[in-house]
Amino acid sequence: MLQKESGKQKSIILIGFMGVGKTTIGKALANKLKRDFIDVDHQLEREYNMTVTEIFQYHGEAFFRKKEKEMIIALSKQTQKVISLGGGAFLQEDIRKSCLENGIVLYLDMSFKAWKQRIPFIIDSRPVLQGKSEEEIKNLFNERKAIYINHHLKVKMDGKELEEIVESVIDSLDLA
Ligand SMILES: Nc1ncnc2c1ncn2[C@@H]1O[C@H](COP(=O)(O)OP(=O)(O)O)[C@@H](O)[C@H]1O
Ligand SMILES: O=C(O)C1=C[C@@H](OP(=O)(O)O)[C@@H](O)[C@H](O)C1
Ligand SMILES: [Mg+2]
Repeated sequence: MLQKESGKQKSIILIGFMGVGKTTIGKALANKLKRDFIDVDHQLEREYNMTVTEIFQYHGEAFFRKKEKEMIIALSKQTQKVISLGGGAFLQEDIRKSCLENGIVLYLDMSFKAWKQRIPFIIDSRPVLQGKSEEEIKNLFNERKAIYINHHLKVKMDGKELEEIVESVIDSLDLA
């Protein structure tokens, strides 16, 4: 069926650095579009009955990455969802490939200057950031930026309110 091939059927998959707002914006976007929302980290937390921090502590990062990969590859093939990934997921080639082939990959792009304001709100729940200096975090931010270049759509986040971001995403998705 032609409709199956159309962009309207594809799931919208949010990518970007930790704390840019993938979970928050994904949920708001799903509400507005009346689609199901899936946050991969929350789904893993439910599956293991542990926080992401606890999964890192008790099972290790390699285990988390493996489970994250299995879950995202399966989810990316589903249609008409809004799916927020964890910020490190797109480093895995298999995840990138499956998301770019099957979904509409939306990159939430924020400057480091604006992002720095988020550190106090996220540091306790993001094991990857813990124990790093600001310079180390900035290097990670820039390394990851190079990976997020692989996307279909991008929204610049600096200085925008949540509602404005959701509206601009809906405009550029052209789902009508
Ligand atoms: N548009 C926004 N303006 C201000 N704070 C925000 C905005 N979006 C998210 N936040 C806050 O930033 C933090 C990280 O948001 P979250 O959606 O969890 O990001 P991510 O899923 O990309 O890690 C949370 O404390 C959240 O409340
Ligand atoms: O960037 C990363 O490596 C991670 C990002 C987190 O998700 P958010 O991007 O939603 O914070 C979460 O998956 C885990 O803490 C690892
Ligand atoms: Mg998130």
